[in-house]
Amino acid sequence: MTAPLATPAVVVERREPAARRRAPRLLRSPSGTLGLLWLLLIVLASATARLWLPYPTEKQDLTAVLQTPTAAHWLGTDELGRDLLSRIFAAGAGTLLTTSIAALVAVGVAVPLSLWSAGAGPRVEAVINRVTEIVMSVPGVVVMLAVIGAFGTNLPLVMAVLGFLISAGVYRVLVGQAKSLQANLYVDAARVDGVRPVAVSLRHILPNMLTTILVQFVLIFAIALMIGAGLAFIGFGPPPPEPSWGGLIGSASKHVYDAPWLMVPTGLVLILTVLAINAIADALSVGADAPPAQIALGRAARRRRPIAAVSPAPAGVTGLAVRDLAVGIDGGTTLVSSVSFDAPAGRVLGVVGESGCGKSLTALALMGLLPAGLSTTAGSIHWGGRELATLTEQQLGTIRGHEIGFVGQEPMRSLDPMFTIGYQLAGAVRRLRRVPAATARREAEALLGQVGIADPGRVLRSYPHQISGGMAQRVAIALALAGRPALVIADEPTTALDVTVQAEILSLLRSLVRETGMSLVIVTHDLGVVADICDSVVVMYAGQVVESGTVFDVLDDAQHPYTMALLAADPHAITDGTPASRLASIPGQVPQPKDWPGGCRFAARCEFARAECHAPVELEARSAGSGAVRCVRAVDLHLSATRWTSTGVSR
Ligand SMILES: Nc1ncnc2c1ncn2[C@@H]1O[C@H](COP(=O)(O)OP(=O)(O)OP(=O)(O)O)[C@@H](O)[C@H]1O
Repeated sequence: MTAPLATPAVVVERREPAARRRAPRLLRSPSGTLGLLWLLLIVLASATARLWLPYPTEKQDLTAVLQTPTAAHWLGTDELGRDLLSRIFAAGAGTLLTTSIAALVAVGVAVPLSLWSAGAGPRVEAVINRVTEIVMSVPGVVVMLAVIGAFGTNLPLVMAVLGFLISAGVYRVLVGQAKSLQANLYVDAARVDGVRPVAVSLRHILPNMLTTILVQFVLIFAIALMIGAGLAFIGFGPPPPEPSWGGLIGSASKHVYDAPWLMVPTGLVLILTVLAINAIADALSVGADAPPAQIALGRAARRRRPIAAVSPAPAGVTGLAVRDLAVGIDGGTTLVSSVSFDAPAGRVLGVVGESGCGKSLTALALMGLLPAGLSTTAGSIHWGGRELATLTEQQLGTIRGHEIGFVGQEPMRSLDPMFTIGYQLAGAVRRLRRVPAATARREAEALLGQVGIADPGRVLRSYPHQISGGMAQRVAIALALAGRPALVIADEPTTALDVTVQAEILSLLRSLVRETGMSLVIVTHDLGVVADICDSVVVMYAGQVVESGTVFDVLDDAQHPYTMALLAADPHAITDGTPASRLASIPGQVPQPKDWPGGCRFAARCEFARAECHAPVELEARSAGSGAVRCVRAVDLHLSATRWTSTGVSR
């Protein structure tokens, strides 16, 4: 068994903020940089054209018609002897401005719709999807020609209509990203902190979509530029003599045989501008994917179906009391059943088991944060005089963050990469404690001190990527403490950390429990963690509790073969005073819920299994010490002091 850990020293972060010193993504691409330079040149030259144009745009010189470049006319002249350079750049501002209407409308419609759709649940999403499908099926050219027929060649209006038609496609791109962002842990953390759905969308979803929005904007701009030029080419552009790029190409096309040069300058400017925009979009889109989605929480929680029948609150339990909790797929398989435990104030409860045993689902069910498609199907969760299993999402919202804090497995995913630690932590304090901004900032600094961070000022100013994993987990714990909860649920809080940092975080959690008197439920697959910081333990296997009791009783005198096997397979465990020469192993793996047998679920892997193990087995009081065990052979194995011996891995 691992030795108790010392209280952690205050940690000083030394990691360099390398990523923030890198050049912006656009400038890291040579083609993107060239594209940006060309676009800036065109925009600047067009915007300031009136100041530097060599000739008025309508000035005709019938002695110099259809000229190729000369010293007087650098890009040549048209059929009326008008200077091409002047006409191209005089047309630039109008062409670019009109084009941007399409991009603005497309993005302006698609962004709010995608945020709404991603956050509002499947019904709203289905309605919006159907409407956008209808818009996408409308023939855009016909609609634009109809608008021109009805309102004349009003290019801004035509571009607005084009933007609206394109918005349906942009919506389809954005809604996918918005949904995957909604599934991130930091979004769940914000919900747990009581942030309203609109604010979650604006603070956590929108900023992470900005690159995609920008890419879509420039791509639509390029498409609209070509469509606008095409319309002007066929005569639906600004009325003559006002120049436009499409109109200039249209006029040049009439002289394609006698003065082919006339097509070149405007055509080149148009093509290079479209290429530049595409290069910018390409450069921006490299690596701009949304962070990988985590388990989809939150939205499912809003649709949670509070269970009807619950057991009465157990007498004499002050903290969390869970009785016969069951979680299942809606209308299908039960994934976790009959889970019961207490987590009294000032105590630490460990929920332990291999991957797939139902630990995380149990933890998420406690907070009403089960993934979409799963719900609590039976049992009760008594907390602070209330039955959490029957509360609505709104009622749970007043408890999560305030009374119950949550620490996830991967701290980096609990932190929004777009905002500083200070912004996120102070924001959580402000929302949860309803204090002014200055107080929240001071509290945030104090919280960082409480979780052992030596230079809170600097960490508050840092972005998540500028701090190490261990530091991020301390910040995640500080976030969970922001509302001064009386219960913290930590789902494998040390899994993603290296061994030394794991020890520091465990020690920190233990000292926080001691100092604040809160209850802690810690989910882990590591009995060493249980031995280090827990007072009591629940061992889970294949969705059931197989053994429970105080840590001393269960680890010192394991009565379920699965607990014995976990102990024998733990490299830190010394079961008989001397380390064994070989580590034990557990053959096979945890069965999938569909393969659970009717009898003991561990029987197929158990070296002590007999015929009687294939009949259903209930939890019974342990024959010695506190707690319960689910094994028909428990007494028999206990009396014969049997140990798990199956080996496989050398120590
Ligand atoms: N969203 C889901 N839909 C269907 N089955 C699920 C879902 N989430 C989990 N399960 C199943 O429920 C069982 C318990 O999963 P759970 O994530 O609680 O296990 P765990 O012990 O926490 O494992 P880990 O340590 O890997 O997180 C597993 O068999 C898993 O495949």
